[in-house]
Amino acid sequence: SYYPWGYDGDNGPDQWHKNYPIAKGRHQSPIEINNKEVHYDRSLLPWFASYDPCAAKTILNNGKTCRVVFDDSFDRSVLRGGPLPGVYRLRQLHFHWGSSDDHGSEHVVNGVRYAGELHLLHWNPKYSNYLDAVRRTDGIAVLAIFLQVGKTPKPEMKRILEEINAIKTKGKEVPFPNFDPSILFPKSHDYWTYHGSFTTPPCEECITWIVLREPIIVSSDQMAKLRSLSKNAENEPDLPLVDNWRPTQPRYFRMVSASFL
Ligand SMILES: NS(=O)(=O)c1ccc(C(=O)N2CCCN(Cc3ccccc3)CC2)cc1
Ligand SMILES: [Zn+2]
Repeated sequence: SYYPWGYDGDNGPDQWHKNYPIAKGRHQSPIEINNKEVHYDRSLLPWFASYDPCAAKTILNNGKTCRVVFDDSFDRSVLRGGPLPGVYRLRQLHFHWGSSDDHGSEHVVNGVRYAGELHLLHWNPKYSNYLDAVRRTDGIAVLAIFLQVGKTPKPEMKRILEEINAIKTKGKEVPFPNFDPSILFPKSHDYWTYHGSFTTPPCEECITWIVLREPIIVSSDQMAKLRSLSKNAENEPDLPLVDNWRPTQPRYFRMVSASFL
C-alpha cells in the first residue's frame, strides 16, 4: 500500500521509517563523505559508461523530481568497471536540489553541501528485472554527480532544462529522444564508492553508490529552472518542487573507498 511520503513536516525523512522500516537500517543513503574516514583502494578499477543516445525515451515530473527514462529492455546503455562485478543497465536519471544555491545535494563531502545532485540509476541484468534487482544487495548501481553553481555552466545541461517548461506540473511527461547522458560527466572519473540504499522510500539497501569527486558546473539560473517545477498537478495549487533531498544517514560500520589518492 502506498503512503504519501515527502520531504517536509509530518511526512518528511524522519517519519519515513513508520511506513518503511528499512529507512532505519544500517546501510542507508546518503552519507557524509569525510577524507579522514575514506580508504584509498588501489585495486578499484576505472568505471566506463557506454550509453546509446537512442535509448532515451521521455522526461517527466513525478512530483518528487525531474526524471529522464531510458529503454532498459536489453544491454543497450550500460555502466561497467569501477566496483561493479559486471555491466549494469541504465534505467533512469533524476535530480535532487535545494530551495537556494547553498544546499540541495544528498551526499555531503567534508561538510560541503552542493546545490544539487544528479543520479544515474542502473540495474544488474543478472536478475530477471528491475523489481527483482531492488531486492538484492548487488542489484543497483547509482552514479552520483554533484551540481555546483558557477559562472561557466556546462552547456550540456541546457537540453534537459529546456524541457522543464513542458513538464512543469506533476504527471507531465514528454518525449526526450536522442540524449546521451555521458555528455554531463565531469572531466575526472575519480570516485568514492560504498554500499547503501535508495534515498527515498522504500529505502531498499541494494545500491552500490559511485559518487564522483568532481562536480559539474551549472548556473544559478539553471538551478532556478529546476526550482520552477511544481510538486502538484496542473489543476492543483502551484507548490514549488524544491528541497527534495534526504539528510545524511549514519555510516555505522561501512567503509567508503576512494579510487584516488
Ligand atoms: N535517489 S535514488 O536513491 O537514486 C532513487 C532512485 C530511484 C527511486 C525510485 O524511482 N523509486 C520509486 C520506485 C522504485 N523503487 C524500488 C521499488 C520498490 C518497491 C517495488 C518496486 C520497486 C525505488 C524508489 C528513488 C530514489
Ligand atoms: Zn536520487
